[in-house]
Amino acid sequence: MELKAKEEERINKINIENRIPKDPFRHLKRGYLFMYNLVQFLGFSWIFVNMTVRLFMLGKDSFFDTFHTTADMMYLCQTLAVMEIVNTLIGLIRAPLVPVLLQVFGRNFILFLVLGGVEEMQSKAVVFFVFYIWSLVEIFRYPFYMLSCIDIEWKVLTWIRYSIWIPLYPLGILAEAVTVIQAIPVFNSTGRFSFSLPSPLNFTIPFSVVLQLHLVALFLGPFVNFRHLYKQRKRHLGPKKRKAH
Ligand SMILES: CCCCCCCCCCCCC/C=C/C(=O)SCCNC(=O)CCNC(=O)[C@H](O)C(C)(C)COP(=O)(O)OP(=O)(O)OC[C@H]1O[C@@H](n2cnc3c(N)ncnc32)[C@H](O)[C@@H]1OP(=O)(O)O
Repeated sequence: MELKAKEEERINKINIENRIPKDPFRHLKRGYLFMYNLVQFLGFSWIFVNMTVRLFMLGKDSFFDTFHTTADMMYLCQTLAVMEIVNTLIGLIRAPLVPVLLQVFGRNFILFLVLGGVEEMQSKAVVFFVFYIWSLVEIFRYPFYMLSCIDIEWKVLTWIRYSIWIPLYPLGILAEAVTVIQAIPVFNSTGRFSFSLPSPLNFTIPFSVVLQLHLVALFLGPFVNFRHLYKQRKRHLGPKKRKAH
């Protein structure tokens, strides 16, 4: 009797699926997302492996030229990461916009302006910790997405994707806060990115004001992302809801 009910349920499901118009572009969308995630995975893997090998070979000396050995690849990955905002805006992925905006702009502010803007910041040891934490997270996040594009789930990878952020997000925010604090005197002395208001105001706004505002945002903004990732973690790793009978 139960077997017959299950067979009927399976046939009904197939009938319903056949009535729903399939998105003609679904394979193209999946292919694009798969390739995007693959490129990001390869990019961050290169950064992570490069930094790990140099750490074992050079020890602490590897901290100081992290930027010069990995910045080009990080620039590429973080420039591509802007596509995650587009993917969300056009509905290609079901990710909420605000966490993605905070994530992409938060990182790119540090990478392109704070580190890329002044040479003096690029040999700081803190760059090693920022880049290492960023890449350590991404070498699990992007394979998780990649497999989800082809409807494959490895439970271990899902657990890592939705758990590794718990220690690494606060550590990453701390490393970025140290970077911003170290950058304030550098931008004050160089005057880089300072903004002069036209006459009659004749007033200059130093970039260190933006850095101080970013410091505040660094301690407020991530809570949006923590809450989102916590909800996603519960959804993916929580007890599976029993089907209503
Ligand atoms: C002027 C400048 C001002 C800027 C503002 C300043 C404020 C700064 C505050 C924040 C600062 C952040 C700085 C960053 C620091 C670090 O990264 S430290 C290192 C640790 N970091 C992390 O662990 C975060 C890693 N990043 C993420 O997880 C994401 O970027 C996220 C946006 C935070 C959350 O990801 P999101 O995609 O929203 O959630 P998911 O559950 O992963 O995905 C939702 C669903 O969408 C699917 N999906 C998402 N992306 C893809 C993809 N590329 N391909 C395929 N599918 C994708 C995903 O599978 C989910 O689907 P469902 O499972 O069906 O829900």
